Amino acid sequence: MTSEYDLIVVGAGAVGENVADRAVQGGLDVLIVESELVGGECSYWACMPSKALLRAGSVLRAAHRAPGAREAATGTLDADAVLAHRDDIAAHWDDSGQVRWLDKAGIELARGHARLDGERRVVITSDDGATRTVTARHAVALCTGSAATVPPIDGLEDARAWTSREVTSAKSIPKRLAIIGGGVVGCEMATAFQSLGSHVTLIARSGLLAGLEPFAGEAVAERLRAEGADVRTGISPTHVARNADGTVTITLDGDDTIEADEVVVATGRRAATDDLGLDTIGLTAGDWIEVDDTMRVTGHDWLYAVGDVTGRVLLTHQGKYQARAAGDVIAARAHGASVDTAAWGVHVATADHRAVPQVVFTSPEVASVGLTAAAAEKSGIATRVVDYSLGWVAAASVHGDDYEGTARLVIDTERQVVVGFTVVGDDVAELLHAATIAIVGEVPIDRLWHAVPSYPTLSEVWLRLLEALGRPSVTPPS
Ligand SMILES: Cc1cc2nc3c(=O)[nH]c(=O)nc-3n(C[C@H](O)[C@H](O)[C@H](O)COP(=O)(O)OP(=O)(O)OC[C@H]3O[C@@H](n4cnc5c(N)ncnc54)[C@H](O)[C@@H]3O)c2cc1C
Ligand SMILES: NC(=O)c1ccc[n+]([C@@H]2O[C@H](COP(=O)([O-])OP(=O)(O)OC[C@H]3O[C@@H](n4cnc5c(N)ncnc54)[C@H](O)[C@@H]3O)[C@@H](O)[C@H]2O)c1
Repeated sequence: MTSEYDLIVVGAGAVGENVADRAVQGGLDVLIVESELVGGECSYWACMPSKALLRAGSVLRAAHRAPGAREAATGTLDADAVLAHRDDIAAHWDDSGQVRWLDKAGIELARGHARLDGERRVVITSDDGATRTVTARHAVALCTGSAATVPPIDGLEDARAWTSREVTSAKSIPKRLAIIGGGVVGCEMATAFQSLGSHVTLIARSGLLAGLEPFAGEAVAERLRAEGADVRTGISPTHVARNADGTVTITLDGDDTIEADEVVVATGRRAATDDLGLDTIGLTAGDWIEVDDTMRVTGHDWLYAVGDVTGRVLLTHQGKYQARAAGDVIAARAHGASVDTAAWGVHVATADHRAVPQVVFTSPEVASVGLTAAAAEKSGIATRVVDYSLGWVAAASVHGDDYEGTARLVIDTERQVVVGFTVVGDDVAELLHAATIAIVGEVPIDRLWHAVPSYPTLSEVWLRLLEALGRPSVTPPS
C-alpha cells in the first residue's frame, strides 16, 4: 500500500470529492479519507433528504392554487410515501454509488478517521482500531464540514433532542414537533413537517431567517401560521425536559410551556475540527479554519481547508465552487505553474465575498444573492433599493389564485450595477441565477434593459424592477 500521495483530502463530502477530482484532473495522485459515508452531510442528512421531505408539500400547495387542479387534489399528503421517497433520495444511507464515482474519477479512498500528525503527515484510524500513516508530497486539504450545535439550554443535553441529522432521517412523523431556531434549517423543517401532518411549534429568539431581507422571514412566518403552525418569535427556551411518558416539555421565557413528542435543535453549526490533530501544527481544535481566497490556511503553505470547515459560507454549491479553485491551485502549485489570484481569477473564490446565492425551500420560497439593503448600507456602498410585488407580474395570475410575493433589487448607484437581489414567492427558486449572473458579470443597469424576459414568466419581475428604477432617458437635441 502506498504511503505517499501528492494530495491527501480529509473528508469525502461534496466538497472533498470536488477538491480531489480537480486535483486528479490536474495530474496529481490523490488519497481521500472518509470516516462515515462518502458523499457527506448533503447527500444523507442535509440538502437532499430535506428537499425530498419538502417537495410533495410544495407540489400539493401548487395544485391548491390552480383552479381545476385544486378540485382534483382533495386529500392530504401520504407521509409514508414521502418518507420512502426520501429514503431513495438518501440512497438508503448506502454510499456504494459515490464510492464507484471516486473509483471512476481515479481517486483512492481510505476508510477511517484522519488526524494530522505534524506537517503533511496524516494518521488514519480505521473502525477496527488499526492505524496507517500517510504523507503528502504537496498538500493536505481539510474538508471535514460542520456539525449541529447544541446550545447550553438547561436540560437540553439530556432531552434526546433531534438535530438536523435525526429530523432529515426521521422514520415517522411526530404528532407534535417543536423546533428551536428560526434559521434556514428550522424554517425548512417546520414547513416540511407541518405539511406532513405534524403540529409544529417553531421557537425563534429573533424573527425568522434573520440575515436575509426582513420581508422574507415575515412571509414564511405568515404562511406557516396560515397552515396551522405555532410560530413564536422573539422568545427563547429556558428549560427542556424529556418526560417519563416520552413526551417533551419546553419552558419558554415568561414561563409559558410547550408540549411536544419530539424537539429539534436547529441553532447553527460548529466546525468539525475537534478531533483532527490541529494541535500538532499549532492550530486550535474546534475552531473554524481560516484561509485565504485560494483556500490555503494562513501560515501553512502545504495546508488547505475547503467548504463548511472554513465557516466562510455553509452551502454545498459554494463549497464546491471553493473546491474547484482549491483543487486547481493545489495542482498548479505542485507543478510550479502560474497561479491566478486576482479577484475573479481561476484560483480564487471571489464570489464568497460578493455573490453567494441561496434558496430557502420554504413556503413561499426565498431566493437571494449578494447584499441585502441593510448589509449594503452597512458596508458604505451608495445604494438605491427598489421593490416590486410579484403578484402584479402577468405570469402570477396564470400561476395561481392570489399569488403574492416580493422582489428587491439593491443597486450600487456609483457603479450602476446590481449588488443584491432577493425574491420571495411560490416557485421563485429558478429566478435566482439571472441575478447571480448580473452580479458576478457586473452587468451595467443600462445593458440589463436589453435582457428581455419572456412573456408571461415570473422573470418579467426584472423588467418591472428596472421600470421602478427608471428607464435611461435619451437627451433630446437642443
Ligand atoms: C438540514 C440541512 C439542509 C441543508 N440544505 C442545503 C441546501 O439545500 N443547499 C445547500 O447548498 N446547502 C445545504 N445545507 C448545507 C450543506 O449541507 C453543507 O454546506 C455541505 O454539506 C458542506 O459540505 P462539506 O463537504 O464541506 O462538509 P460535509 O458534507 O459535512 O462533509 C464532511 C465529510 O468529512 C468527513 N469527516 C469529518 N471529519 C473527518 C475525519 N477526521 N476523518 C475522515 N473524515 C472526516 C465527514 O464524515 C463528512 O463525510 C444544508 C445543511 C443542513 C444541516
Ligand atoms: N436551503 C439551504 O440552502 C439550506 C438549508 C438548510 C441549511 N442550510 C445551511 O446550513 C446552515 C445551518 O443552518 P441552521 O438553520 O442550523 O443555522 P442558522 O445560522 O441559519 O440559524 C440558526 C438560528 O438559531 C438561532 N439560535 C442560535 N442559538 C440559539 C439559542 N441558544 N437559542 C435559540 N435560538 C438560537 C439563531 O438566532 C438563528 O436564527 C446554514 O448556514 C445554512 O446556510 C442551507
